[in-house]
Amino acid sequence: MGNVLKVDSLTKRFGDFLVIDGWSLDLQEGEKIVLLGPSGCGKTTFFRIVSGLERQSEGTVETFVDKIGYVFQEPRLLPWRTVYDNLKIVLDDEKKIKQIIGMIGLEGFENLLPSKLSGGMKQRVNIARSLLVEPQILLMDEPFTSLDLNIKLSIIKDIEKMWKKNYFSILMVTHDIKEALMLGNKVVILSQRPARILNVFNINLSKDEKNIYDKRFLELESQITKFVMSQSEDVLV
Ligand SMILES: Nc1ncnc2c1ncn2[C@@H]1O[C@H](COP(=O)(O)OP(=O)(O)OP(=O)(O)O)[C@@H](O)[C@H]1O
Repeated sequence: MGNVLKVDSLTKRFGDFLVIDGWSLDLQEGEKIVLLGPSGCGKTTFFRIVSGLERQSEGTVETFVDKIGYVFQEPRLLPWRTVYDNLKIVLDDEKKIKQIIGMIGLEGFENLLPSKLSGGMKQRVNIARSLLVEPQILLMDEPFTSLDLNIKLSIIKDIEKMWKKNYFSILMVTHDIKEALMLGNKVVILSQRPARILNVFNINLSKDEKNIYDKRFLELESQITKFVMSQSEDVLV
């Protein structure tokens, strides 16, 4: 298993304003890392640096792959195009589009315009669009924030199906511990701005334990919540 991303002592300032303070982390092939941090701690800035849209102040970020997919918080679909056509503009390959539509729960919605879709369905299209080009790294910037718990859990299960098929690496940011535990192999806890990496939890939950009522799931959720609360006077969740 090789590294797909290596971040070493990454620091980002906007003028004198320190946002990211010395982050180091490695993302391995097939690994799913979730960064858990409060609003405004620099998560989007980090993704912009990884994608090459922003330059770091100090430290290094190396990517060892050429295809990086990006799922934004808000689905950015073309409103005048159907679900199918929103996918087709990314990759004009009917077989692959049909396959992904099946895997990510969009069957029967292919010919609808985005305005006819619920928030959850729009986000499914958004994710399908990023996965269609088979990225080696998928960056997800709080993709489930405005969705109900049952919908986000169902989308995470579908992403897991895609992950089993293509074994890409995932880096997701969120402020929701349940989401982090459902998706991640590793949960990295970030502090308030200037954001530092405070702790890394390895998540070794089996398929059955990835269930919000499961005893081990609840134990880990409680352990991470306690850690986060002990680090900050502000409530994160
Ligand atoms: N181009 C910029 N110039 C100056 N300050 C910036 C710039 N981009 C971001 N910032 C500041 O850096 C901080 C981190 O922003 P960023 O968008 O990365 O946070 P975030 O963790 O993604 O926030 P949220 O969860 O609210 O989306 C914020 O205080 C923001 O105002």
